[in-house]
Amino acid sequence: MIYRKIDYFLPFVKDAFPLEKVPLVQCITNVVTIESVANALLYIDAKPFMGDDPRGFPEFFQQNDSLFLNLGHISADREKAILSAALIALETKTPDVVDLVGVAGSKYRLKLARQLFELRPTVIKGNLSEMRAFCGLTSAARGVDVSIEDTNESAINDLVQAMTQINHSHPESLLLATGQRDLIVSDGKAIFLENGTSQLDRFTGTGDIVGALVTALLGAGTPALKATIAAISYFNLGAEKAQKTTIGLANFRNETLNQLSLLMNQPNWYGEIRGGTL
Ligand SMILES: Nc1ncnc2c1ncn2[C@@H]1O[C@H](COP(=O)(O)OP(=O)(O)O)[C@@H](O)[C@H]1O
Ligand SMILES: Cc1ncsc1CCOP(=O)(O)O
Ligand SMILES: [Mg+2]
Repeated sequence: MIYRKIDYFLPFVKDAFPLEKVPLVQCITNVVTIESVANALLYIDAKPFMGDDPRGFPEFFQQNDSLFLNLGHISADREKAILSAALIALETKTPDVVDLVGVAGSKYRLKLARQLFELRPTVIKGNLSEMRAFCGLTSAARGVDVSIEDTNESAINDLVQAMTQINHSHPESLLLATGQRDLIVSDGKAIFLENGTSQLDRFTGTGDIVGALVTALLGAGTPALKATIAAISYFNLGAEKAQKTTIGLANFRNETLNQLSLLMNQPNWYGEIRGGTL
């Protein structure tokens, strides 16, 4: 693990915000956090569209700039809708992000995730526990959150190795695993990021929001690696700022979301990025 100075990250973050254009981001996402995801997109000056009915897809895909597919809330119908949207995304070259919510404890989600991966999403992401399950490693997850057992040094090393192998056979897709340390594997390169605060584990939708922010950056024309590093850093540095000025989780949540619209006005918002290469 080699820590890198800010110069290493500058090309990925310097001009990422404000977005170059206002992307229309189509989201098929879970009902738990759908409103937070829509508002987070609006706060960074993207446009959300929660269009999940396949009858609308021919029209939606003429308008959208990118697609967010989140497995957090699945039914037989939604599974069909997600697969059909992923197929159209492939055909129309619409950049898309698959969020592996819940795959660690749900075989049918894992099967769907593998089917979606064959449709070459631009980015596939989950928390460390979900990404372990996706990579075929044992996962200690219960439900949709990271399990502490999946975050120690040796678990992280195993995961990076597994992600690198998968990236080798599927080079079109960037892999992202989130948690206290975020892992990114793309084009055979492995990068880690370490910003954020432990309170991010204590409000729902943080992973979904990061997934939607990556999708918005892709929709604005940002390449996958830059979109991923910029989205995570922007969200986590905003959360670090929120932590300094708030007491209580509800206020922290509110201020973290608030920072999505504010942080980009600070010219050197990325100055405190911590991370490096693996
Ligand atoms: N303990 C932590 N310390 C710092 N940042 C964290 C921590 N847990 C999560 N994050 C950050 O919160 C965001 C969501 O990650 P995570 O909680 O892993 O996703 P999910 O909500 O899907 O489980 C990421 O940007 C990640 O870096
Ligand atoms: C609690 C819950 N249950 C099903 S989806 C969901 C939200 C998950 O959000 P995140 O992946 O951002 O933690
Ligand atoms: Mg998640």
